[in-house]
Amino acid sequence: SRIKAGLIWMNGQMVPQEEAKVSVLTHALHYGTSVFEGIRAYDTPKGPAIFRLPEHVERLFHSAKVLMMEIPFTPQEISQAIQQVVRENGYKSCYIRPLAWMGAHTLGVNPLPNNPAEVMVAAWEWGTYLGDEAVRKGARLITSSWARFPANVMPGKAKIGGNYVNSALARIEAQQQGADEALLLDKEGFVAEGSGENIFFFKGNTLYAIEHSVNLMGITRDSVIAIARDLGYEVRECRATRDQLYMADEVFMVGTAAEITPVSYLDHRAIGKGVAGEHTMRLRRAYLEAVQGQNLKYEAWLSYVN
Ligand SMILES: Cc1[nH+]cc(COP(=O)(O)O)c(CN[C@@H](CCC(=O)O)C(=O)O)c1O
Repeated sequence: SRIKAGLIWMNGQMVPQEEAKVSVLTHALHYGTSVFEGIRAYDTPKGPAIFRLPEHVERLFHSAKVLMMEIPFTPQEISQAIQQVVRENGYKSCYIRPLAWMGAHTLGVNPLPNNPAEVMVAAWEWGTYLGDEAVRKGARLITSSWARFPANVMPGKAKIGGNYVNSALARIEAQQQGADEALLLDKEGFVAEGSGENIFFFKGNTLYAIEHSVNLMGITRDSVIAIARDLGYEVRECRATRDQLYMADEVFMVGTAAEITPVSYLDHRAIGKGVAGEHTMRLRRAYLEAVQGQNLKYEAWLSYVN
């Protein structure tokens, strides 16, 4: 594997990456019946700290509940495991991937006989998601021909492995068209989210956050709304159409992996001046100060690893 994950926490034990294996008869491998989280740890003046750990662990258990999956560990045990993986690998800043999945007891479509689920936590050092170049130039997005699934088709508030085939198809399409990322609309054609990010846009000094609707309730989105209000911006949650994004002064997308990534083009139309927006870059700086423990106003969001 090209991923250097080192020591992995697996069902309560720390095992080297090459020993962290599952059966090919694993239910989740066949049917996408897994739940996961994307979490980041950042180096801070007081050592590595995990950003908004409780919220991520809570969402992991929410996702499991949606799938009627039994995770045989408490939220506290999972939180401890996450901190242990960062500490024992000696990472300063890294991306952390907890995963719980339906094992290899049966291969009928109904996953429930595979409870209790198996659980692992892996972490690896991961730089800026779309690359520093994309951040400065802003990412180029195209609207995907794949729509975000309606709420009665897939539970988009849960991070379920199977949900990400929708994201994968959109991401393949975008990158094959030379774009950095895909924008997905909902079934009525309103803006939903990116394949792995929530969407914001500025019109003048007002910041608009796309309402939750069918989208994942992003933790970064929640953090950015709080930081923007602290910086004095008016923030509104709204439903928006793709041409509202075309006419916006700035557009950006947020997520644990993506952090705050400016969008400079959507469907080959320049957003504003066709480069990262000024308010966006100001928000990005404030966000990175918060996650790196340089603004102690947000220290409650940090879980120090040591
Ligand atoms: C569909 C989707 N929408 C919004 C977000 C932003 O959520 P949050 O991280 O809580 O702010 C993510 C996170 N995507 C994760 C997985 C990315 C990937 O697998 O690649 C992430 O950003 O870690 C999504 O997958």
